[in-house]
Amino acid sequence: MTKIRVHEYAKQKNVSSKDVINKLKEMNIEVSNHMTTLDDSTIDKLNHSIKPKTENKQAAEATQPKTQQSNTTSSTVEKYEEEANEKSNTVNKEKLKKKPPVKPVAGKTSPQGGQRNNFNKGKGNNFNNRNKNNKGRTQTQTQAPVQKRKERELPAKITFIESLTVQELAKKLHREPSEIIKKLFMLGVMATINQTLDKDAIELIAGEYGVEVEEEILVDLTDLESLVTDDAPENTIERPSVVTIMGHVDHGKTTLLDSIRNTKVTEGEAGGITQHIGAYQVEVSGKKITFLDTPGHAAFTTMRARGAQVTDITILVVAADDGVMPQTVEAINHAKAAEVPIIVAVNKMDKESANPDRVMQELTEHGLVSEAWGGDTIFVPISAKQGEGIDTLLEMVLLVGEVEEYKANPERRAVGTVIESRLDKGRGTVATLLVQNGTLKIGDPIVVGNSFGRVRAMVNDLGRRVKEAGPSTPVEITGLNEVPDAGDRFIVFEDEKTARQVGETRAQRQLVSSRNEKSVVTLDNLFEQMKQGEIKELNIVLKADVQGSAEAVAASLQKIEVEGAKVKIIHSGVGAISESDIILASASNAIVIGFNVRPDVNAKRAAEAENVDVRLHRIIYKAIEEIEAAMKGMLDPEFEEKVIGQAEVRTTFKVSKIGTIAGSYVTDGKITRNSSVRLIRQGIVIFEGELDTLKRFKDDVKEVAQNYECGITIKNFNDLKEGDVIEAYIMEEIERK
Ligand SMILES: Nc1nc2c(ncn2[C@@H]2O[C@H](COP(=O)(O)OP(=O)(O)OP(=O)(O)O)[C@@H](O)[C@H]2O)c(=O)[nH]1
Repeated sequence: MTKIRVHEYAKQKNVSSKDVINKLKEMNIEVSNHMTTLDDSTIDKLNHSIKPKTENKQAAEATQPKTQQSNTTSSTVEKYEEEANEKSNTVNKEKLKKKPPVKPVAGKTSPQGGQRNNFNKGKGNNFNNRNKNNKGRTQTQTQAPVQKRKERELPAKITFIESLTVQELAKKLHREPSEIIKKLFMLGVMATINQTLDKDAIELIAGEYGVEVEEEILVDLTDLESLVTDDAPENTIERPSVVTIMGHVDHGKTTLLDSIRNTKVTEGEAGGITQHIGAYQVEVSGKKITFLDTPGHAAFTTMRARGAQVTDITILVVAADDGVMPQTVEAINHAKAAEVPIIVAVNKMDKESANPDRVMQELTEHGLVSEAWGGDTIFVPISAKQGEGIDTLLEMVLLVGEVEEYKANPERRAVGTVIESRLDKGRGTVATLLVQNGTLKIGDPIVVGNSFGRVRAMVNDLGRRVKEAGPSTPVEITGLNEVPDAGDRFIVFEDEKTARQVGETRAQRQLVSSRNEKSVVTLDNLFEQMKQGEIKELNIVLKADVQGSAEAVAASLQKIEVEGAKVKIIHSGVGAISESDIILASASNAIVIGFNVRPDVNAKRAAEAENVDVRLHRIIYKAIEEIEAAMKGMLDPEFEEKVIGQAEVRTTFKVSKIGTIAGSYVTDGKITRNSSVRLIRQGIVIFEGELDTLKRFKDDVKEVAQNYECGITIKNFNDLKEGDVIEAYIMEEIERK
């Protein structure tokens, strides 16, 4: 085994250790420094990518792993490797000169000039290494007059996404796959028609034909964050600062917000009736400041938890008569974590017991040192109640804003964050958006969190209709298909179709991912969850045997209202309860009601796995009663139906006096003599009643277990058919939780 260190290798090759280390990094081989020892395989790889600066054949050979040195011509690949090792750069260049001119490959990411050198990079798989090894050989081989047959013209350019198979590449190049395979073989790669070629390989092969290659990079439109591009500095202008007021309970956050709003908003806006939309803007010395109107750090934290950083500056309100309290400290920590500058408003200065020095002292312990004491935190004494010090406070906000230079580009399509949202009876979904960059306009196609729509109407914080909202402006919009959450990001798309697609895909993903998070609703725990305010709507997935009954059950269910909580049918359909019904129910925390239908096998399994409550009924009023009782917390199924088994009807015999005997096979569980049965045909309940006789051969038996055959007759029912499923169930007493 040849063991040498990086620097020794570098010396042999007459290159710098740094070059060797960089090369290794390109090949994803971790080395800590120039003293790292290299093993044979690494040396081997290096030998193929690092050529000595001067001809130093001996040195190169010295670092060849022994296996290769002693090799003769046992395999094509090794032979090529030898050749490659023996040829110096000069020889290759000469060969290159002899080569017919090759059109440059203007790949998006790597022009052909660089591709050969890069060909070995990173992946370290045999495929790539081999190619690199055979560089010299390739170029000789490809000079051979390849095409004698009439062939379709080569395309000028091909595109690909991520990778192509040999077959796909051949098709794109209008060549036979065998030809591509041959070319790959020349490069030392034994490829099959279905082999996947990476970008480098595609470029190399296409390069052989002089065909340009372009890699198409797919942008995931549903990843809203990834769509937000940076603005060139020359396109940005100053924007208003966005301020959040935080502090301990009763220290005066709301009073301060009101005070700022009352003194500033109405100035120059005669008659403007301020409207609470979750944020407002004031104008100070000709400049605007945006305040988030939700005091406390809950909102701040919620938004941050969702990755939305909306606040630029925090005003920390500390009552001068109370000093630093637990929530003051929490607020400081939140602001610090978000790296948001803090301005301290020492409030209630009008009070006799006010002790601003104490506040300053206490805050010092939390890293907020006032300028007066040599620190860099701005402290402003105020009385929110009497409106004193407010102007100074706002001046300070402007000052911090100027220093921090908050900027945005009003010319781009808007992006921002949801501040508040709700469902309005008359207007539908209403959301307050804070435009953080760009300008939001009426009619803009928009994706907001997992909802989408077009901006139908916009109202500002003064209740006025506006057509546009620039950076740092809060506006209330309507026109979304669903209510988004506070902290959700929004982004305007160029066209409505894309917005819809992105919105729908995001909503779908959300459904799937939320599946496991929520606590599951069952009728048994429904009342508890309603009491705790966790449920205002009982989601139901409804399946019925015919459309008419689905509609009838839905209509009756929707009439149920118990203390403000209502039923919401999120899906209704005809046919057996399927796995996808269960998944939907699970995702939306719904209960499944089957009316004259049963779950199929997969649905049953899914319902168990997902803990979805499936209720099966045959009589409308019983279904209604059950749901209503559950919502009232009066559910009393002391007995619950328990399915004990299923049998499949394989054949039928008609016997006079007895009726139809179903020759059946127990597919699941067991069938007992005393069980009730239901006859299911293609997922639909045909009949429900009692089992009459249960026989094995000629004998009456008490039960028949899974995988056994039996003869079954059902009381008062003879319409048994091959393929029917007989479901046996018993009523079992259940313990109430
Ligand atoms: N004397 C005096 N009282 C004030 C001042 N600012 C607020 N208050 C009073 O302090 C009490 C609490 O004020 P809020 O503005 O409700 O305090 P908050 O921080 O919003 O309280 P929470 O919303 O409960 O967290 C109210 O009774 C206010 O009138 C002030 O500058 N001087």
